[in-house]
Amino acid sequence: MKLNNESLKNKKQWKDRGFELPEFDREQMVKDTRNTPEWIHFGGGNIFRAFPAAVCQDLLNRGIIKTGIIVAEGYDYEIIEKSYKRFDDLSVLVTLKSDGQLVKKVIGSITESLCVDTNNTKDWTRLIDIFQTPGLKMVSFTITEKGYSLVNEKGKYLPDVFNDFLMGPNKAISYIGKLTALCYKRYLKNRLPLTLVSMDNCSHNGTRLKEAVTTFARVWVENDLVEPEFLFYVNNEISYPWSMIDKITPRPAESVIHMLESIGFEDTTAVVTSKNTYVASFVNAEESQYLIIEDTFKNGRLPLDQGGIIYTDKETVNKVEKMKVCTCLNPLHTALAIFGCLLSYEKISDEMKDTELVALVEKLGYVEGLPVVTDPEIINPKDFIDEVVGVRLPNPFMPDTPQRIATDTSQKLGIRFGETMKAYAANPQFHVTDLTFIPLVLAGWCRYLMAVDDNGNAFELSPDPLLTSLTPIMSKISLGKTEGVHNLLLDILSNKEIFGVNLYDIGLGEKVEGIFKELIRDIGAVRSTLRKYLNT
Ligand SMILES: NC(=O)c1ccc[n+]([C@@H]2O[C@H](COP(=O)([O-])OP(=O)(O)OC[C@H]3O[C@@H](n4cnc5c(N)ncnc54)[C@H](O)[C@@H]3O)[C@@H](O)[C@H]2O)c1
Ligand SMILES: O=P(O)(O)OC[C@@H](O)[C@@H](O)[C@H](O)[C@H](O)CO
Repeated sequence: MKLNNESLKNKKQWKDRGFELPEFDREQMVKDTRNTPEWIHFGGGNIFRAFPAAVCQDLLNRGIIKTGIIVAEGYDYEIIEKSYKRFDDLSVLVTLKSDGQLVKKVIGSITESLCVDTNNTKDWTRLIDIFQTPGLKMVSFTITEKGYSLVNEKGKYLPDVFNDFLMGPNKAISYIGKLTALCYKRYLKNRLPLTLVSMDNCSHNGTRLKEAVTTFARVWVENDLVEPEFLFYVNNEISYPWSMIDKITPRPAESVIHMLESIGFEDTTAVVTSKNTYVASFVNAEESQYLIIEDTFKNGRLPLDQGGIIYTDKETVNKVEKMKVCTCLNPLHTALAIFGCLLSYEKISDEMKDTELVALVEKLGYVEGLPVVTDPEIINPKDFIDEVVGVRLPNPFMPDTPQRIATDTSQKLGIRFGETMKAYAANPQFHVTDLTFIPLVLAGWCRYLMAVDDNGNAFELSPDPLLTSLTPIMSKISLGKTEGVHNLLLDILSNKEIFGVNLYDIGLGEKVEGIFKELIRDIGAVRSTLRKYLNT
């Protein structure tokens, strides 16, 4: 049984094997979306297919909306070929419930898949056409935190960005350059408003996106490449709501491949693209999901609230995001990623059987995080963290790995831990130097960067843009030798870009150094240091 339009005509074979199918007339829906697109999504990775695309399908099934989603990929074009076109833009969503139930759905809400590439005339022309459609309501994004950055780690514009600043919208090659060029096409055609919604895990994601797009518009105006009114347009006619998205979506997993193969599904090959995206015909994810979006839509709003997505004000999004990204979920994830790699784990749920690691996430969440969380009211923080620690992370059916979560850790520490450290430093009721478990994780990250596990064996670090500058420093340190640690760690621990704060300025630099020295004392020192600090 293959995943394509032809095979779906035989509904019985799918239903007999327990798959839920699209319940709408997909051919008609594809036509309607082609003529009057309302939603285009940038970043065709796993979370998009597991969450927004599934919500869209639900609304189509219930007749609440009539159009689907066009997916656009501007970074890793292999994704389009290998996980969309090959399967007629269909995908399978496998939901792994914590009681062991598997729900299998064929998702048919995606109508077209396009490469955002100015050299691909066919797709680029179609993208211009979509951006110029008056009824386009939402452009959404899951392009990782790196996707919004115009500069490298030294604060210098990336070469593609610099090129686009000089060349203007028609020849853009950088991600945000291409996006801004498409907005410019809309401006030229009808100046109608639009809404760009970042759904990435970065704080104030809408502002990140706005800053990136308006920087392009401003520089193009300064370089006489576009009219000055375009800058006004991107600032005033386009809105960039903040959002918080939450659904643990691991990479396509072997266990799910076996399950699908055992029921006769043939299209199970999972590939890693040359840009390191893990793709397959299917995605696997947990059941829990939250998507909260600031309600500042400029050109009408899709009724996603009827599919469980919450529209609310900016302040509430801010509170929910801080709760999830800075305190109740992502910091715990990063702690499990770092120590999971050091202690040779390959599954998050296995880590949640480890006494020290369970104690660590509980201390990070309940003891150090929760006191500085402002209750967003639409979700109770204590209930949220209870679900994370008690149900979501230990779900044995979720094939999530510390190695996936360890990807780009240098980009995430500032938001995942820096905000809490800042909150402690700013509040006279707290003493930032009382923090122990956050410094333990930060020291653990430095230990992780040595790429040697707690048994003394080398392991492969997950991709991270700062590895090229950090690993040469950490390779000068070896187990059992603590002299020179201060000088080597000084540049790293004082880097505000990484931690959101200079750790020495707030009084935590020396503490992190001290714990790091304990972690490198010998083989087994990671485990013994965890035991010491967690009193286990
Ligand atoms: N997977 C999850 O559990 C999860 C949950 C909530 C939020 N998110 C957010 O969604 C993002 C994507 O997650 P995913 O599971 O889809 O990952 P994925 O690896 O499956 O897909 C990554 C997507 O980002 C694009 N991308 C990667 N680097 C880029 C760059 N430098 N510039 C532009 N685009 C780039 C890829 O082309 C791809 O479309 C995460 O970084 C996170 O911010 C993920
Ligand atoms: O997606 P990232 O790379 O920002 O972080 C890895 C995980 O912590 C993250 O994907 C979580 O699974 C997600 O934030 C849960 O909603």
